[in-house]
Amino acid sequence: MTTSIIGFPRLGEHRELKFSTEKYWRHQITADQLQQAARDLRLKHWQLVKAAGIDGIPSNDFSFFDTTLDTATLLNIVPDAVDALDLSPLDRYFALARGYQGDHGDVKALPMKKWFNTNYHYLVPQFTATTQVKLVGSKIFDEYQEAQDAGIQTRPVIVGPFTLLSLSEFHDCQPTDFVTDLVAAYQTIFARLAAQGADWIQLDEPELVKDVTGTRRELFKTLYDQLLTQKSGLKVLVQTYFGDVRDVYTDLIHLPIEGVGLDFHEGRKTADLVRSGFPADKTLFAGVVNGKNIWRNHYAQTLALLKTLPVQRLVISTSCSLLHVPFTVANETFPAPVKQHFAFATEKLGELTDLQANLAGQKTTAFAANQALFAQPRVQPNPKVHDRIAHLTADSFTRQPALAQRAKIQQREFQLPLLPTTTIGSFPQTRDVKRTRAQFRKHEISQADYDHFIGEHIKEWLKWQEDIGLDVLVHGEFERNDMVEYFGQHLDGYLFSRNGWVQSYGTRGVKPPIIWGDVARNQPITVKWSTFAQRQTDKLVKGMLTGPVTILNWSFPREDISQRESTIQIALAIQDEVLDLEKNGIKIIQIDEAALREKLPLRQSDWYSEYLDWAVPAFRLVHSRVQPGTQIHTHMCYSEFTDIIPAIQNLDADVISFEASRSNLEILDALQREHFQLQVGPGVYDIHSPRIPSVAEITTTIHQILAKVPEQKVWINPDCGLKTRGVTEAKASVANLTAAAKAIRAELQPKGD
Ligand SMILES: CN1c2c(nc(N)[nH]c2=O)NC[C@@H]1CNc1ccc(C(=O)N[C@@H](CCC(=O)N[C@@H](CCC(=O)N[C@@H](CCC(=O)O)C(=O)O)C(=O)O)C(=O)O)cc1
Ligand SMILES: N[C@@H](CCS)C(=O)O
Ligand SMILES: [Zn+2]
Repeated sequence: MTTSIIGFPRLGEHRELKFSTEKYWRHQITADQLQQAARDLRLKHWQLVKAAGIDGIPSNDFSFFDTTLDTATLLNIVPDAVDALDLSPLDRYFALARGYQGDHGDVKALPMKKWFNTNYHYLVPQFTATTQVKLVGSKIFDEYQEAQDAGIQTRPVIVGPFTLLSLSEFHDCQPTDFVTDLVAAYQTIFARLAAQGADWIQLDEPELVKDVTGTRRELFKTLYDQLLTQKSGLKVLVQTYFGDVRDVYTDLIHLPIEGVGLDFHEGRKTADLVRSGFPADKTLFAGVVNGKNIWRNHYAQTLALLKTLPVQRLVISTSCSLLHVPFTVANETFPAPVKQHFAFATEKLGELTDLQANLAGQKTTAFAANQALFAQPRVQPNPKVHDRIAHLTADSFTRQPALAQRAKIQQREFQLPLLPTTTIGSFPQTRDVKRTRAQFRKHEISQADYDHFIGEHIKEWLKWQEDIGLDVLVHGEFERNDMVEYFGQHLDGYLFSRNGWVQSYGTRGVKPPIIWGDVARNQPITVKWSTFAQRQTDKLVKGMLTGPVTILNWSFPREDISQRESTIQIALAIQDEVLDLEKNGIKIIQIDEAALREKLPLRQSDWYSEYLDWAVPAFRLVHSRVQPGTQIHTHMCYSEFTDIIPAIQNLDADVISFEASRSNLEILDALQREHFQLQVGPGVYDIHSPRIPSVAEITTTIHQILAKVPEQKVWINPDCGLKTRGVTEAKASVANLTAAAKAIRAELQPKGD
């Protein structure tokens, strides 16, 4: 029995990869210097995992941006327009990830989507009829060699062919067109790795935990039947995570492969599947240490589970890559009684070896300490929170009057023009803003100095919004480090780390706050800056809140109470904030539910019963008590909600804005089909890229929207907040947006009006 991990965080203990990459983008270091920084990090991580005593060490889990993009570039799945830019391989790679606008041309970035039910994003490979899948890159071989040269035998990891095809988009072609070439390319990879001395390869196939029936199951079987006809000498591990593989368990365990990786945390049926039988000649990589949350593993429970499995060859592993948790608890300053409850990536390595020792019959002190940790209740309930929840009734979740009536009242009061323009909330978090906040955090500047700084920024950006003619203004969220962490820091029941960074996309990270106990609000959170902003202008300023489902989903949740219960607690706290904003004269309040779609269960049969049946009411609870004249907006930066439009409608907000430009406005057809009633602001340009959309480009997009949505219902806004953008590009882009909206408004309004 041995130990293994699926992948390790790649940004670095102190986010070294982020800082080096961003320096390269700013032309402050060379490509060679960036490559050296990446090599240093990879080596440090392999050595750390090896020193911890882990047997199965992955390689090629490193990436400059995303491993799905790495796989696409390795296999020549690159749009012609990007190839034609004539850039170095590294710059071409970044052009795919971020778009490119410069001397070599102008291309958009690849679409970016959520990686299954996580807050990590992958880039969506684009297949066209002319795509020629073949092995053209060398990253996987280079990184294997690099580790081998350092004396470390690794197991190269690559996105498996079924997941790759399932996550990609196809234009004038279909997945089956590429099976033969794809299989040949993977076989070449196997052969080359075997020749280099590798003994295992890990094919990541999280798609297998979704519904895999009908043609999807056929595709999976075809790919693996063909792939495995040729023996390379490599042992193959098919690694799944984020759920159980109930639809294909039998297919999977009968494949001619050596290892099967299963998730025992999110895979509700995994244990039962394995108990129904597991072949003696295969190795089970049992994902028993939770790769997604930061709580210590309950050793006694895990060992009890492992002992029930009828498996002869066992590897103790994590439930998914450790990419989704921070690097180490060691740099945190939590008091010891608190800290002992946490295991970040590095500490999880120790958990794997502790479990291994105990399963081998050793009575370790770590096991005794773990038993003691779980013997005591961790927190006491907050009676006020429980009392409030006990008194909720059906009315607590229902806003009056109905949507159409509210819309009339609000339009009478606000007198907004056709196609009202707005932004999603945040403006650039410049180095100046971040540095000043860091100084405040370290007590190098006073509260008064910090407030003055934030106030001046708000005033400056309000003036700019007025100058370019936006209709509904925002204060810019300059006082916030992050839309979830900021709320966590202002709510009872939360803890937050100093350095608990987790990659969200590319070089961007988040520090998810930790829900430690019952959540409640003990003072207003956003009223100060929202009312400050409203006092500076006669135009409407939107209040800006994060919704309960998003706060829950982007925090590390408790495991001792249900997520539903935690979310209702958060909803009541945010309801208090909504009512305080309203009381203080804020007429439009946006409650962001950016993560609502992301946590939709991966299996369709679970969508409502396991999630939407409580997530939607939680949102309704937040705004159910506002006046009819208060307009509630919501925002989702992930638009793949075509299949759950009734649930989105049922949120009963007045206006919704969402990410749409990177996904070709596909959602609009569905909104039309489903007779969507809310006013909508489909994002008219992609904010994840530094390129500036022209007025003509935005005008075309608005025309596409108007072809599908009645003009009285359309708002014009970017895809998401502008916090990641530079000042110049943000201002130029939004100015183009308002210019495009005004031009179209003039076209729509009858002459003489
Ligand atoms: C909208 N999105 C969000 C998601 N998840 C969230 N939790 N929040 C989101 O907004 N998921 C989906 C999308 C896209 N995701 C992201 C994720 C992250 C960013 C982003 O801009 N991240 C920043 C870090 C933001 C932050 O926490 N800033 C802090 C700390 C800043 C910092 O690094 N300070 C330095 C000192 C700086 C100096 O001296 O110059 C330090 O502490 O050492 C803050 O501002 O206070 C990132 O850089 O990765 C965007 C979209
Ligand atoms: N109000 C937030 C939403 C991001 S999803 C922002 O603008 O950054
Ligand atoms: Zn967003």
